[in-house]
Amino acid sequence: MSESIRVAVLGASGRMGTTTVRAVQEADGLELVAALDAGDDLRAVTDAGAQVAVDFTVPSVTEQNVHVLVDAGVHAVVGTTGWDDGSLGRVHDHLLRAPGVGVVVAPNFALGAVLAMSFARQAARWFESAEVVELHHPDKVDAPSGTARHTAQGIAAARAAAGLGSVPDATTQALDGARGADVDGVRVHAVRLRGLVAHEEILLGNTGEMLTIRHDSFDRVSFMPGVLLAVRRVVDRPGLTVGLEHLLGLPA
Ligand SMILES: NC(=O)C1=CN([C@@H]2O[C@H](COP(=O)(O)OP(=O)(O)OC[C@H]3O[C@@H](n4cnc5c(N)ncnc54)[C@H](O)[C@@H]3O)[C@@H](O)[C@H]2O)C=CC1
Ligand SMILES: O=C(O)C1=N[C@H](C(=O)O)C[C@H](O)C1
Repeated sequence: MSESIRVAVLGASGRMGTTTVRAVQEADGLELVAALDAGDDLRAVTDAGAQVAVDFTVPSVTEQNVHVLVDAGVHAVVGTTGWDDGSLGRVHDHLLRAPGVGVVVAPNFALGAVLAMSFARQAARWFESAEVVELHHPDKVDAPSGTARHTAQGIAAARAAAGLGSVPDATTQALDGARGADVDGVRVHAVRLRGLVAHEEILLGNTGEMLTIRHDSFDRVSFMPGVLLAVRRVVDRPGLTVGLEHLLGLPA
């Protein structure tokens, strides 16, 4: 029988961290060896012999955590948001000097959300207009969500590959922000509402029709199958992987 994968969780006292700790403890073939939160020394990860660390912390610390983990030869599964081309590029370059170490950064681990993004990329080329609405609990610290940003970037890339121009928009904003954020030419709107968990609507429009792709996470357990999949796969996946779609065999 193969040995269990030894797992550490960073941000273990948070909403996602507590759910992840429970999921790892209950998962076959995984062993929780460290659970750290703010103020704890990251050296506890290596002291505990962790092979994989899962990061659900805050955007301001996640990149630094990953560099420390890579230096220690610990694989990382990262759900924390706030990543951009600059931070991803630095981790990619760091991994070139750490052969065998893998890092998976995924803005969303819910299987339905990953499929929704994939469907949106597939559909994008066929529609003149595209906008993204993300809806979250009001304790979320960042906007737009990492998922909405990834979704909009995917739509924009698919539109560009198909030779589509800008989305039509004759509006002059009377108030800053009225048309949401501009992510590579795709408008992204953020709703914060008590009672919500994590939701996204992708709106695609043509004259006379609209396609709506919607995903709802009603409970944080929805992210756990994706997190556990990434933990199991990252040990054999050196280098940087951005997006769970690559582990699910979906078109990127
Ligand atoms: N990729 C995905 O599927 C998902 C990603 N997220 C993202 O995960 C992140 C965490 O979300 P929540 O759990 O809701 O936030 P939260 O605020 O409940 O938890 C964050 C935790 O990180 C801790 N923390 C802060 N600095 C730390 C440090 N230096 N070392 C260790 N722990 C530290 C905090 O004390 C807190 O316990 C956010 O960026 C969120 O957007 C959330 C849900 C799903
Ligand atoms: O903060 C959250 O809750 C979530 N954050 C991630 C994001 O910003 O995309 C994933 C999911 O939307 C929940």
